[in-house]
Amino acid sequence: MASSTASCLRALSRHTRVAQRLLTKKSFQTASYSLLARHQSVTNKRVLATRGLKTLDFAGSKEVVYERSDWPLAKLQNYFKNDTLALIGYGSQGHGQGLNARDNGLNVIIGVRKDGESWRQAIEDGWVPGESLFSIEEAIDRGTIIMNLLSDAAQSSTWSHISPLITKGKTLYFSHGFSVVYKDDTKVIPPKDVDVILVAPKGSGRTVRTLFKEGRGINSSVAVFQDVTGKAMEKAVAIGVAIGSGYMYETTFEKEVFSDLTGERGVLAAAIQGLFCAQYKVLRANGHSPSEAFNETVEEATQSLYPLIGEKGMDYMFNACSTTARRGALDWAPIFEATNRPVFEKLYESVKNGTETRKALEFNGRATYREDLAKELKEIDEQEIWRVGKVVRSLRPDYTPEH
Ligand SMILES: NC(=O)C1=CN([C@@H]2O[C@H](COP(=O)(O)OP(=O)(O)OC[C@H]3O[C@@H](n4cnc5c(N)ncnc54)[C@H](OP(=O)(O)O)[C@@H]3O)[C@@H](O)[C@H]2O)C=CC1
Ligand SMILES: CC(=O)[C@](C)(O)C(=O)O
Ligand SMILES: [Mg+2]
Ligand SMILES: [Mg+2]
Repeated sequence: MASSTASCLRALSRHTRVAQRLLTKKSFQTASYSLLARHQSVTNKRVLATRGLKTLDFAGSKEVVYERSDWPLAKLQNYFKNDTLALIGYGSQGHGQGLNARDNGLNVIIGVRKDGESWRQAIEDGWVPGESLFSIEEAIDRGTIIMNLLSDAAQSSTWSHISPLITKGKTLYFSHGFSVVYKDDTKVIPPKDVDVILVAPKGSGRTVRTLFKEGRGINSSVAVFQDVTGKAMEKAVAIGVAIGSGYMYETTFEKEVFSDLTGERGVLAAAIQGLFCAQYKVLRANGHSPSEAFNETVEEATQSLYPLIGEKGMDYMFNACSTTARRGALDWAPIFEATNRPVFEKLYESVKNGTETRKALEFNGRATYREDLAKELKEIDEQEIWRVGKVVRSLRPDYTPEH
């Protein structure tokens, strides 16, 4: 063990030296930096795997993690050689997960309602009607692993129709705990004789795809709701790798949906829009120009400071700011936390008691769900802050016109 660890460390320094030599050539600089990072991360991982460290310490809590490196492509393809992955639904996740699994060499088919928007998009992405693109019913019939990626509302409204098609021997997969956990509202009760598993990418389906194409991976959670074969967790992890996950952490269906609904209604999407608007409006009300208010609120956040948090953490971002900013950030962070914590408590309760679920089911279950959402999203697009944003983005030296 000690000698193999030592040999991995030797390999790390060898890779590092090679990459550093390349760095001296200016034209290779960017490519070489990523080469260096890739060699280092591969070699570091090998050290971990050699030690058999799959239970990691997350700031004092021990958690089991599953990594892509344990599933080389040949092993993955062999594992699924007798399977057909039938992806039902082709929204953001259907697109990302389906294309990644297809690129990984697995047998993937898509099932969506014929002649809808998703049918059109699937054809655009190279799925062929009658070969790899079918009606929902036919795809379920042909599939062994049924990946239910319809909208959460559609999972509920179609359930009575599709559940008899999910017969013994098939596997039922979700990317959200929603349908199964809120069964009193959704009426989704899986058949007793199939494995029921979940892999929930912690990011947009668009990023599931772009990270995969860059050779990177989205972090996902993984869970088992029902294990009939005794192989449910192994299968879930393998599918997680197939769809492009980098690493997976364990959860339950309930924990996944409670945290997911809280996150998207909180910091990930709703809270950030609320905070941006509040600050922008105060600056504007005090006579600041749109340029100043937008740059000081959104542009600097997304283009300069937030990427630093992603790279190396909050203290790194604070440290990259002036001592004046650091003093103010340290003083004001606890005030924002105290003010917002009760809002997050209220939000979590609204998730837990099913209020958020019932709203989503009612709204997105309407025949006009696409137009209704588009209308409200247009109102956001028309807010002064986001109209200003368009002009600011157009002034970036690397600007290319938006869609
Ligand atoms: N968006 C994301 O990035 C993430 C989503 N998830 C989860 O993944 C799952 C899929 O979400 P997402 O990819 O966003 O998809 P959407 O919520 O955007 O749903 C789109 C799909 O649902 C279909 N659909 C909607 N209504 C009906 C209906 N009445 N009958 C048949 N099909 C219908 C659409 O088909 P059509 O075009 O024909 O209307 C389309 O294929 C959900 O469980 C979601 O919570 C998990 C992680 C992140
Ligand atoms: C992208 C994601 O994970 C979300 C925000 O939870 C979702 O789209 O449902
Ligand atoms: Mg999510
Ligand atoms: Mg979500």
